[in-house]
Amino acid sequence: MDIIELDSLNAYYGDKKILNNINMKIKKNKITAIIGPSGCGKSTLLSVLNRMLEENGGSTRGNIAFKGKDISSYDKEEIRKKIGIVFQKPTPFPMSIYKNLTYAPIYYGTRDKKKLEEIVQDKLKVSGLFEEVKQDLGMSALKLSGGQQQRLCIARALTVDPEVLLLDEPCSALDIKNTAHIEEMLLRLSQEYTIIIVTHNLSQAKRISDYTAFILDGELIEYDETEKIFNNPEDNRTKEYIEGIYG
Ligand SMILES: Nc1ncnc2c1ncn2[C@@H]1O[C@H](COP(=O)(O)OP(=O)(O)OP(=O)(O)O)[C@@H](O)[C@H]1O
Repeated sequence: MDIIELDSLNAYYGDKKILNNINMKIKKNKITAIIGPSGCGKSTLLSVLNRMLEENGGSTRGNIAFKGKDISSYDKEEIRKKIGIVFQKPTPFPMSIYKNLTYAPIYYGTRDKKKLEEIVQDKLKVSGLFEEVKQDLGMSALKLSGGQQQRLCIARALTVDPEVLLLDEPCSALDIKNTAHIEEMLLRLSQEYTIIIVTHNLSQAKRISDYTAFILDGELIEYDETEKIFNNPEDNRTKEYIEGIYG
């Protein structure tokens, strides 16, 4: 099933066209990787999906549907809940681990202490952090390592039960071990969530994604099963990119 559909999508910053006529269907509960050289429009594409582009001063033309309904017909807050985003640099709130994870549920009205504790435990478990931090949930999240902070940020994004998780180069500031932790986590999460990940790391796209989209200069050059993109791309530009000729 397709959870997101882009139909003739164009995205602009001012008069400058950043994305050109993108047609794309994102499969539910799969991992889709977005690859392409620096500046080609990958982050812009993510920001279109949760309507952040408008806030950054951009605009779009064309259609974006989430679960068959135009994205602009949803309340903006509802979209942010359903489509979470995690950025390259871990951004824990300067408060305890516990408060990082209860912040959004409390904002959305959960008051029951037991329920909040359940959310904290559950999300720490899916993020693989529980064993590492369970002794001291009152500790400042800023004292965690970079990799732990990033896992916490993913766990935090999950506390409002999104359906889609957007990740913008979530591992680029992390070492191999922490990257492996995040990748394992994403593979686990893809059973329950739709994941769209922007990555510069082609081996990462190959390792974890089901589908890969290759973007060049704002155009979607090729979008297919990851195995096909990496083993037998249709377009010569895709082939050149994955062979490391440019980007
Ligand atoms: N807030 C903004 N205002 C104006 N132009 C912007 C803004 N954000 C991005 N751009 C421009 O949009 C184009 C695409 O940028 P984007 O960040 O989407 O690319 P990217 O593929 O994610 O790059 P990278 O891999 O380097 O992160 C670039 O030319 C960039 O300068």
